[in-house]
This record gives sequence, structure tokens and C-alpha cells, in this order.
Amino acid sequence: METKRIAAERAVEYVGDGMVVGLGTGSTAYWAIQKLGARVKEGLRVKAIATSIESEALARELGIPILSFADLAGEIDLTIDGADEVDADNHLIKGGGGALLREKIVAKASRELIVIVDQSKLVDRLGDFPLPVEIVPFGCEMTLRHVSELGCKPVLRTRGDEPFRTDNGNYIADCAFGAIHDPGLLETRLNGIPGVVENGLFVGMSSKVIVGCGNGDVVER
Ligand SMILES: O=C[C@H](O)[C@H](O)[C@H](O)COP(=O)(O)O
Repeated sequence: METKRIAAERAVEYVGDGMVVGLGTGSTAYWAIQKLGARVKEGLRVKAIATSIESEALARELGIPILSFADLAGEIDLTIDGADEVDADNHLIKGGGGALLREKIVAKASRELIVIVDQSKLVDRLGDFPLPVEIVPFGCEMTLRHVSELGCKPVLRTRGDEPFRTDNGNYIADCAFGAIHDPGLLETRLNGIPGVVENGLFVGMSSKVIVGCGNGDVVER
């Protein structure tokens, strides 16, 4: 927890007065939202766009003003978000919490994406973490078959006895591809399948990765 927290708090130092900030989702982004809330209480003026219902609720609780895309003129200045894996080129797997679609929309709308992780998320090559793929419920059996033809055995994520539903009402297929040699190509191929809404590969989107280490150091790259 402490390693996630120190990475998150370093990232919030990059937030300046008057910025529009994208708020990530997950246990690391949680600490960034907490820190941002504390800075808002001290007088920092920001507006935020959240990547999940959960993060938006937390931000509102902490008094962070929330903006909708309809009110956004131009770009989000900076988004701070976690990741499930980060490779040597700062490409990412995201979506362990199922928020990947909104996270990618927000990241794409941002001038900068700062990714916050602990050391356990760093890998040489993406793919040990099963890749989350958001799919629409209609025809999902067929969509899963087409996804499997790209070289994995997709597993439909469940919550209790029911399929897990994203904030957008869709399903998540967790796809263990093993080592992913060309993340950009896989990202494009997956998104070319009808029924796939988005996948958790974030290729070339991170501006900076901040890593919280066990000894209390924070590394930026
Ligand atoms: O859908 C969830 C997000 O992509 C998270 O940012 C990612 O799963 C990392 O989460 P955590 O910081 O809890 O490890």
C-alpha cells in the first residue's frame, strides 16, 4: 500500500492551479485522488473528469469539482492512473478493475498521462497479466470465439454467479495471451472484432511512469 501511495502522491505534485485533471481508477489511483482532495482543501483550484463511477464518487466526497466531457473545452491537462503491467517501453496493460474503456477515453483526451505503479507491475514484456477485453453482451459467445482465434483462452469475468458488468453495462473477457510480442498489433486486431468495445492495451500513451519502491524511493521514467 505504501509503495502505491508514494507513487500517487509524487504524481499529484505535477498538478498545477487551474488544471483539468483526469482521475484514474483502482487502489493506486485512490491515493492520488485522496492527495488531490487534500490539495483542493488547501486551496488548489482544479476540475476533474473521472474514469469510473467509483472514482467520481470518491472525488465528490473529497470536494473535488467534477466536470463532464460536455463542459470540457479543449483537452484534459493531465491524467493520473494506475496500471496492471508496465513494460520497458512504458506500454501498459490496464483494466484489472474493469475500467479500461473510460480510462482509455480519458487518456486519449489528455495532454499527459502519468502512470503510477509499485515495482510489482514492471515487466520486460506484457502478457503475464491476462488482458482485459470489454465486450458487449449481445453475441458474446461468438465474440469470445473470435478473440480466442488471436491466440488465447478468454475467460468471462464473473461477480458471484453473474457476469461482471462494467460501468458501461458490458462484459469483460480476461485473455491470457502469454508474452505479447507486438502490443500495438494485438490492440488493433482485437478492436477489429465486432462485439469488442475496447481492450486494456495502452500503447504509446504514457507520458511518464512513476514507480513506488519498497525502500521508500520513487523512480520516474
Ligand atoms: O480497471 C482498472 C484500472 O485499469 C486500474 O488502474 C488497474 O487495474 C490497476 O489497479 P491497481 O492500482 O488497483 O493495481
